[in-house]
Amino acid sequence: MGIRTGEDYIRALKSRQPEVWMNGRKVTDLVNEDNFKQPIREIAKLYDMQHDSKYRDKITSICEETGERVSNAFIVPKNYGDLMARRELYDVWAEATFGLMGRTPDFLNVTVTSMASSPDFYNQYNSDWAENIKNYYKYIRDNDLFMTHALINPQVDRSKSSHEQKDLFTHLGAVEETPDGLIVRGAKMLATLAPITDEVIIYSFPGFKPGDERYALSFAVPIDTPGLRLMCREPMQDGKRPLFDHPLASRFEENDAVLIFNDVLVPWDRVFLYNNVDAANKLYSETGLSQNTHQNAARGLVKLKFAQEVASKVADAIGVDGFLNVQTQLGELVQSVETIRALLRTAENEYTIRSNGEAIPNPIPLETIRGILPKAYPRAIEVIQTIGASGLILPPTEADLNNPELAEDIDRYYGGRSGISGEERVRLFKLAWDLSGEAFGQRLVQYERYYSGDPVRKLGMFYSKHKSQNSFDMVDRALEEANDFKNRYPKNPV
Ligand SMILES: Cc1cc2nc3c(=O)[nH]c(=O)nc-3n(C[C@H](O)[C@H](O)[C@H](O)COP(=O)(O)OP(=O)(O)OC[C@H]3O[C@@H](n4cnc5c(N)ncnc54)[C@H](O)[C@@H]3O)c2cc1C
Repeated sequence: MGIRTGEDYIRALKSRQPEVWMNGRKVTDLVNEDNFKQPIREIAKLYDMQHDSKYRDKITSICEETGERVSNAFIVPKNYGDLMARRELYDVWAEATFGLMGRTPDFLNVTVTSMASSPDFYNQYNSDWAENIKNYYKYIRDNDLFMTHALINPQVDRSKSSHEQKDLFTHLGAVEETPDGLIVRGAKMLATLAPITDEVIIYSFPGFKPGDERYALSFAVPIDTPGLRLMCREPMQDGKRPLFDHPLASRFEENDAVLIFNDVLVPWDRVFLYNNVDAANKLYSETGLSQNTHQNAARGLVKLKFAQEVASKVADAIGVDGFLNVQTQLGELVQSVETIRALLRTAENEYTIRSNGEAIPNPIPLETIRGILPKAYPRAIEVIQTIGASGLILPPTEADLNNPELAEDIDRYYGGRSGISGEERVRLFKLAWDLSGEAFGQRLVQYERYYSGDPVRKLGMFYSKHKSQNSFDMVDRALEEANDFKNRYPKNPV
């Protein structure tokens, strides 16, 4: 089939009925559900871009194996040019959504492509797993599917491992093997956009201990698989708020869901890893799975740049960007953006070729971005809040603007510096408040902190790896030289 259109995507959504719960009720008409309508439109727009002559050759390529046109996310990169073709896709889709939608289809499409490019990893444990992930990759590539993923366990008791939780199936685990497949029970989270995706893939961060074998799992199933319940969080917008008043929240809300597996059958050909703690702990580091950090970084850069531009526009609109304290805050944001941009470029320029022939960006600058963004993005939001001050919470609504009795007052008292009308400033500050104050904007902050794991443990792992791969030669040399000096000039080492 090759690349889908937005209409293809929506048709697929209409053709199935996953078990979705929101606000205490079952959602039975996904595409007309107020909270989902707008994000569906945004995702459909991305699929349509694949067919738009302006983008088509930038973000899609001809698949060598099938001769079909596929998303660049499905091309296994062999060289710098391939990596940059992927980057082009990340940039084009991130810019179309201002970086505010973290889980656009490219993210997991790339993830699965990387998993499938590491047959040696799977083969060392079980050749069926290697075959399954390869076939699965082809399936999502050839049907251009949109996926969600759930990596972490419910937050019940983080001080205990999976097998020590008070209920054996609090964490998702295998109940039994049957001729048709594995029966799995328990919960996984946090599956962003799950109700409006086609498929869900399960895998985990490392950290399994002996005794956790039944929880060491990786598989994929269609989102409407019987027994799979999607519990959505409370919506942060109801889909009915005017675009004028909520120009971002009313377009880019990504709902998140906890996935509850009530004895779900996973067919054997959809099992990629099972009952092996060692394999589950090495999956991340040995499959190139973390290739998706490249997409994360490119998207994160667009989002940070957007926040930086919003801060600058807000400051300019009310004539405060000539003050030194405001300039230093805005300058700091520009430097954050430039830091991420430079790191991304370094990661790409310093790409290497793995033993499987796959080109991968240097993971060290990418992990460094991963360490910086959870601080840089919240800081950008704090700067918007600090500079916008009361102006962020006072703007009138579209209804106020439409009332002729209020129009004159709004223009006079809500305008900005010379040349900025009341309506212009109101619109800008509403956008800034969506990003920095609304629940929608706060989720975006929480997303940047956590979307790719706990930054605290990630930084700890980053340092442990650094220590294992680096010696501290300069310190050794300084100590040796000092010793040498002492021996040579015992009395007066001048
Ligand atoms: C908006 C948003 C969207 C997300 N989307 C997805 C998604 O699409 N798919 C997905 O799989 N996940 C998603 N995530 C989840 C993300 O993977 C987790 O938030 C992240 O891994 C952290 O886990 P946690 O939230 O359970 O926090 P916890 O692990 O419960 O941590 C809570 C606190 O305790 C500390 N802590 C916990 N355990 C330890 C420990 N062992 N050592 C030291 N400190 C510890 C942490 O540092 C943290 O401060 C999303 C998260 C957010 C916020």
